[in-house]
Amino acid sequence: MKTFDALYAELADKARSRPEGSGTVAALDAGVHAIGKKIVEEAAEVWMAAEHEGRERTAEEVSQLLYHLQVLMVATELTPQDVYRHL
Ligand SMILES: N=c1c2ncn([C@@H]3O[C@H](COP(=O)(O)OP(=O)(O)OP(=O)(O)O)[C@@H](O)[C@H]3O)c2ncn1[C@@H]1O[C@H](COP(=O)(O)O)[C@@H](O)[C@H]1O
Repeated sequence: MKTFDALYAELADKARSRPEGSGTVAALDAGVHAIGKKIVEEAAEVWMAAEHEGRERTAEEVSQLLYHLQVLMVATELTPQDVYRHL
């Protein structure tokens, strides 16, 4: 099972090595504006799942939101530690 930190390390590595076919590399190339729009879309899907679709779908949508938040973190050079110190 993957943790938040492990996913971040994987995405940061993809940003450095830029493997072919990586959705993360494509998202980073699309830029912060596009990543931000995806975050808003995923947040709405989390909300809808929580109200109407049950725990499992909600967990899936939350995981996707976390992924897109991490892509934004990589794009803006924020590490998990930068975020954790505000928690
Ligand atoms: N955890 C995720 C993850 N969660 C969500 N997503 C992306 O977010 C999309 C989900 O959005 P939607 O459900 O709205 O689906 P969609 O509207 O059909 O998606 P799009 O058309 O917008 O791409 C998926 O299609 C993926 O593109 C993810 N993409 C990658 N990961 C993980 O990130 C790592 C690196 O992935 P790559 O960069 O692709 O190698 C791997 O461990 C992956 O498992």
